[in-house]
Amino acid sequence: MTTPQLVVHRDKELMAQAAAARLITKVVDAQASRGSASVVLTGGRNGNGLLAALAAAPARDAVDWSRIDLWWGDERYLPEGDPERNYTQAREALLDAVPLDPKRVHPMPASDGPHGAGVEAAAEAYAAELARAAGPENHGSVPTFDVLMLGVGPDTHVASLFPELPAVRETERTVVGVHGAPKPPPTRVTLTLPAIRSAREVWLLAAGEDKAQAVAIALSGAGEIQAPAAGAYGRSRTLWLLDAAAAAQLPRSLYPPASA
Ligand SMILES: O=C(O)[C@H](O)[C@@H](O)[C@H](O)[C@H](O)COP(=O)(O)O
Repeated sequence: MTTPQLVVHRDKELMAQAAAARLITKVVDAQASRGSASVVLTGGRNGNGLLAALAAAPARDAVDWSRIDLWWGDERYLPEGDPERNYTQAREALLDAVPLDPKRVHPMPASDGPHGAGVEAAAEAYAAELARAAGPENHGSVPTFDVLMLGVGPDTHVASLFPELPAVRETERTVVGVHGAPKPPPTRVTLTLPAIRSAREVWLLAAGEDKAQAVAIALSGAGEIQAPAAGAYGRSRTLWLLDAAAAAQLPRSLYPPASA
């Protein structure tokens, strides 16, 4: 388990812009050293805010958009094109503005796709797609993600792993279906904690005073079943990207020294 590093920015706009710049650098470095990059996107206001900041970033096209694999941490199980789908919102925020290789963009299945109402079948299909992309060094489950991003809910959920629900307890499968999610819509597809923890780096994004309690709980030793964000960590780095409002309830000892 990697000890969480915290970076606190003045406000959510600066947090999104700084995180976007950080992602550009991470992707450019990965492409320079390995020829491609693998990134897992997250839904929600902070996740989409980062993508929109990236779309407007001066250094945006330092990224070779044809050599990046995009995956999702979770998806609302809705019809293709539904405005509430994370994939739809990511396309609007960034993806439609950059020259991606469509074969390297991996949205989670839609509810009107081949799997129909069976969200479990959709989850199994995505797990199989991840396994196909995994190299021998990945023990055949998921590819090595360079960066896996997660928004943090006010109840400390990440992806569609909600406190005390079955999905956060999953220890074997990499992708599962979710029913009865407290954040609408109720049916979702999500990576599990084992899949999240296979990433090199996990970045958690939290801005706004409505996240301050969740941030403090997740970083103060809570268990991952009660506080899923506490179980989200990367193999070589776990980074919490916050604004001052979301960091406001952190114990002073956890607040990084040179912060906004
Ligand atoms: O499908 C979703 O809703 C997201 O993947 C979810 O995990 C989101 O990231 C958090 O709920 C934070 O959302 P906000 O950034 O909008 O608070």
